Amino acid sequence: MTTAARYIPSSTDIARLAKSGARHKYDYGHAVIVSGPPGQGGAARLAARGALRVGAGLVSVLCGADSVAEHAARLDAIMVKPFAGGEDIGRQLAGLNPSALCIGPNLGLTARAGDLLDATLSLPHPVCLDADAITLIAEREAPYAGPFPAQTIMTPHAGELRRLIPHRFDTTTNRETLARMAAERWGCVILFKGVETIIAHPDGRCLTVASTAFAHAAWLATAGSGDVLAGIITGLLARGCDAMEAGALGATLHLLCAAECGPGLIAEDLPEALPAVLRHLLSEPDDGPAPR
Ligand SMILES: NC(=O)C1=CN([C@@H]2O[C@H](COP(=O)(O)OP(=O)(O)OC[C@H]3O[C@@H](n4cnc5c(N)ncnc54)[C@H](O)[C@@H]3O)[C@@H](O)[C@H]2O)[C@@H](O)CC1
Ligand SMILES: Nc1ncnc2c1ncn2[C@@H]1O[C@H](COP(=O)(O)OP(=O)(O)O)[C@@H](O)[C@H]1O
Repeated sequence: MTTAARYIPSSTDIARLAKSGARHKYDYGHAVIVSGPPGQGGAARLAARGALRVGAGLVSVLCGADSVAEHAARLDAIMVKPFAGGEDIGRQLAGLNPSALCIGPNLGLTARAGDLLDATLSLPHPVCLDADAITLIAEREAPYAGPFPAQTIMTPHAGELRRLIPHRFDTTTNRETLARMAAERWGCVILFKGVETIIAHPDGRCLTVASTAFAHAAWLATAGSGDVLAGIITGLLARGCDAMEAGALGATLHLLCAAECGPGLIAEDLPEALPAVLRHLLSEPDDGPAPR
């Protein structure tokens, strides 16, 4: 049975995306994206770009010292922050003063990745758990004891959701029911990705974002598009949205970016489509720069 409400952003939701007046970058939050190992940082960069384009005031990629050259060669506005070996990673993360964190895109499934995940979850900050972070949480020998930070959102695709609730997944076919079960099991917001994206809260709230309402949504079936979504959600968390709002609004913006890009889109295009999407949503004239 489907009881979730179809999410349509309200004027208040859209107004949250604006930047105006005398506020400065720190007022829009600091999104920190935890990177995977050297040579595998592309997914973190895609997420970072999504977070920056959706309006986080600052975005940093946290990486090992051996990944700095790779990231620095590809990032300008996004800061590259190496963590020092030997020092407590949680303290180093806290020292960055994050407003929200994202961990998982191409993080890997190594012991080192597990340490980074533990350090991230030791902080109270809002966090988006994607990709390998979800797999680690689901499949580690010592199950995660939780609770997660208050504003935690996990963003599984079907393969990852199966790992989170394996027994339920094999006996239940309704996607909304599965998302609700995972939210209840893990005690955090679950954003179950797919043609219909379902955002379920452990308190029973549930929203859907149907891609059928958006042109060219099927072009999101491309490597890295989920990494961009994780970044958009993290940027919204950094800007002060709660996990449910960030998920629903983030999924909607992601689909609007696909509609804006059209056929041929690749993941790199999605963050670059956000200015046009935001301009339309915020109803600014797009016929050239305003007169001085
Ligand atoms: N540019 C990059 O660096 C990219 C890195 N990526 C990273 O690659 C790692 C593996 O990601 P994968 O997404 O391949 O995950 P996994 O390798 O963890 O899971 C894929 C498995 O799940 C199954 N599955 C079932 N339903 C699925 C669905 N709806 N969507 C996807 N798979 C489904 C697939 O058949 C496959 O067996 C992650 O760390 C991810 O972040 C990918 O995001 C692609 C882009
Ligand atoms: N056929 C489709 N129609 C609509 N959206 C899709 C379709 N295929 C994938 N998506 C969306 O694209 C994204 C893919 O994310 P994910 O599977 O994590 O990919 P990746 O790991 O490569 O980044 C999700 O947001 C999903 O909802």
